[in-house]
Amino acid sequence: MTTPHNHAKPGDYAEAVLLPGDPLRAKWIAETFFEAPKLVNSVRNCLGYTGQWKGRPVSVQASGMGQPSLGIYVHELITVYGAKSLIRVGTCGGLNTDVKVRDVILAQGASTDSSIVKGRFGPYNFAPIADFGLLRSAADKADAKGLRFHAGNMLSSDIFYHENGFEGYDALPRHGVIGVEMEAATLYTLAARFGVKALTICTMTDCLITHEELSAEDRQSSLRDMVELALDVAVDA
Ligand SMILES: O=P(O)(O)O[C@H]1O[C@H](CO)[C@@H](O)[C@H]1O
Ligand SMILES: O=c1cc[nH]c(=O)[nH]1
Repeated sequence: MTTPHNHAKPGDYAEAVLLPGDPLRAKWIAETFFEAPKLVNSVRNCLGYTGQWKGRPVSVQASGMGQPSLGIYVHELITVYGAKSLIRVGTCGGLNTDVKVRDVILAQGASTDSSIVKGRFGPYNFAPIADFGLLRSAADKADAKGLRFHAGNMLSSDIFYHENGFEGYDALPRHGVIGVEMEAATLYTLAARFGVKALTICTMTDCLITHEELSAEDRQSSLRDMVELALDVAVDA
């Protein structure tokens, strides 16, 4: 085993890696979109695959849920496996009624309640941001594909079941935060720390204001556009 969480060998991952939270989404992405997918990691069933998209190498590695879990996989992908472009492909909740279920959010920045990010910066409030080149590429490609998308500030929360529901997010929606997920801030912070590129792309699956949500069956199919967009961005990075 190369790390406690990954038995892939150095060289098994491409430089561009997609990061879904869900291991079964990683399997679905590899089996649905990759040419010649090869399983490279199955430790803890947190699956990782390498293959090709449009003839170019790409990998997918499940991150698990939350910043502690994503932090482990991303740290190892960068420092052990040489990942250079990391693109999270996630689901998120909506904090703004202009964002409709199935819309794609490009997380330009990632606000957070996590002590994992705060703890690194002493008195400073670090602003975790996406790589501008990946963000621009994703916005251009989403435009060309005619996707409904929004670029803006995401919340990466350590809490899924907020005690006070939408009200628990307090001033954030009033300051332009449009969605909530659980990983982007640590992805962006680690990418900054190690000088690599990162972007988070999410599909909005449940609106915390209107309570509109995608059914479990609709989720997978509604993620196709986001995954194809992320793959196009990844292999161009
Ligand atoms: O669908 P994924 O990528 O797992 O992302 C979202 O879904 C999980 C919570 O249900 C968290 O990981 C959150 O960030
Ligand atoms: O983290 C998440 C993901 C989807 N929906 C939410 O409300 N939160």
